[in-house]
Amino acid sequence: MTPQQNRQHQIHQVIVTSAQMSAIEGRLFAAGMPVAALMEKVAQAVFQRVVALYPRPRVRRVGVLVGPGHNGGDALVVARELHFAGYEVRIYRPLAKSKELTGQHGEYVASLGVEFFDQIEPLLDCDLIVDGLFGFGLERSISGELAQGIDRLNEQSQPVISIDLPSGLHTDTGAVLGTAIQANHTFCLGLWKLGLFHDQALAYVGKAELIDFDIPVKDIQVVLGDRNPIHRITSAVALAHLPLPRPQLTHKYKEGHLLAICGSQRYMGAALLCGLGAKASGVGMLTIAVPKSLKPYMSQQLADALIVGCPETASGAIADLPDSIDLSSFDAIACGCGLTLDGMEVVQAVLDSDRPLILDADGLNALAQLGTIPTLSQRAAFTLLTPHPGEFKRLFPNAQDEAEDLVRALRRASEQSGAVVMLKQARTAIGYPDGSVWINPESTPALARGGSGDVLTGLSSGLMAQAIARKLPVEPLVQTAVWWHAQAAISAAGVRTELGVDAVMLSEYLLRVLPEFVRSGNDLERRSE
Ligand SMILES: NC(=O)C1=CN([C@@H]2O[C@H](COP(=O)(O)OP(=O)(O)OC[C@H]3O[C@@H](n4cnc5c(N)ncnc54)[C@H](O)[C@@H]3O)[C@@H](O)[C@H]2O)[C@@H](O)CC1
Ligand SMILES: [K+]
Repeated sequence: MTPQQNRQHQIHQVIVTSAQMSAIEGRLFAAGMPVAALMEKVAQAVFQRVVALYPRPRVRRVGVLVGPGHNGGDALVVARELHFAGYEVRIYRPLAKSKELTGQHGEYVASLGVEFFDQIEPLLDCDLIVDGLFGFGLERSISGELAQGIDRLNEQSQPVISIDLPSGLHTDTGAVLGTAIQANHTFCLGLWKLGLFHDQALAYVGKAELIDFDIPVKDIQVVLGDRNPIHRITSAVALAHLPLPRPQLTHKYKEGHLLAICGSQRYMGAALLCGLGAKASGVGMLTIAVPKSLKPYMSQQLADALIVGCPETASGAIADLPDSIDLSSFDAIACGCGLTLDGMEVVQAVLDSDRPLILDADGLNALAQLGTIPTLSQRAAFTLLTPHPGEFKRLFPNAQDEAEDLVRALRRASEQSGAVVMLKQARTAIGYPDGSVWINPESTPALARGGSGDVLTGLSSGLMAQAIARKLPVEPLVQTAVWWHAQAAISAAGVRTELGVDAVMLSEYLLRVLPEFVRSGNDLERRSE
């Protein structure tokens, strides 16, 4: 990998808060970078992307929204360049006051004959809108005429490009402060801002891309340090931790032995889907414990797994594990998919074991009933919890007040429980007990479908069993699983639409999508040798 590629990999993993971005920016200025020069550099890069995406003559008239701060300054430089490139530019500047540099750019742009308006109406028939009202300096709710102007614009259909982040979103939480611009593209400047990865921001962000402006990596490192970092899960990160290549000299038990405890007469499919996810992970040995009446069905569907039939309750749930199962002989245990609460005893048994454990679905409901923190604090081994937001609230009721602030809620949950917590939502995020948080930036609503979570549990636990057997670090495999699962769904939805990705199909795409990524990753390494 070239130093340039290496830098790209690094900056694409970093997510910053508004305070961190200001501090990094402050270091560049203190080192001698003139503020105006940086604005010019950044805005030129934005201008290039605007023209590439919306060339003339397809787009003729561009409306530029200009706020009082440096986000508005960026927008004015873009406006100036668009004017020189032959676009017809109109500017909406609703607030009279502005920062000095922004004011200077405004004067010059006006001197070129570009028209300025303090009402939104003259911009409504523009072919394209560039939004530079507010960036990471937004500090209070947008209200009054300005809010009405934004709402009016949101009713229109022309494409909108937001500079840095859609104006109106809180930089750190993605919460809408009063109202916010609904963008089609967000050109995030320099480093990824945390707010863009919150579910509540998704409807506003559109397609997000990073505009790199060569922030030195050392300045990022000095400001962020090692404490509580927030990362984006990139393909480079996810691929780096795959248990590939396998050693030449190996055998099935050296590639991980997973026990999945799942299913009930009521939820037979959940057991199968968990099994399919685990199978796709490549785990060396897969044992699946189900209620004994499910054994024929599971054996038929999963010829390569060892299916163990368990004593069963009157309701068709697992009553107990048979004596033939020795929990200590497995590298990892997954428990919970389709179990029903009648299978609670078995959850207690796996919690008591010293094996790395992945709890999902009814496993989590059982844990909430047992008392999350007191139960987990007795575990010595690695525990991964994979709740969706409803389960998360049941497990960690005190994190509920902070539901808007994803990172705080996850950190609190993970630090208190000592478990790794994977919060499954539109943008799934993982909290680790050391305070670090990883967010998956790319996914698809195709995954909003029964059974996708069971596949993910199988995949995560299969990968973890392999890491444990191979004595590789297990924590990063949680990121790999989340990324792989989402990429499979994106790929499947690309072929079959968002309606066509049922959970069985998803498990097939897990296998289809990986070779291409692995090949392109290898190619990248070869090219730079
Ligand atoms: N981080 C960097 O290194 C760079 C940042 N740049 C730009 O600078 C931006 C940040 O600039 P600023 O710190 O000036 O902040 P903004 O441009 O986001 O706006 C802050 C201004 O808006 C006012 N304001 C805040 N909330 C308001 C509200 N609800 N109603 C009315 N006025 C409100 C504030 O008083 C302040 O004057 C970034 O988002 C980016 O676009 C680039 O120019 C250059 C590089
Ligand atoms: K903006």
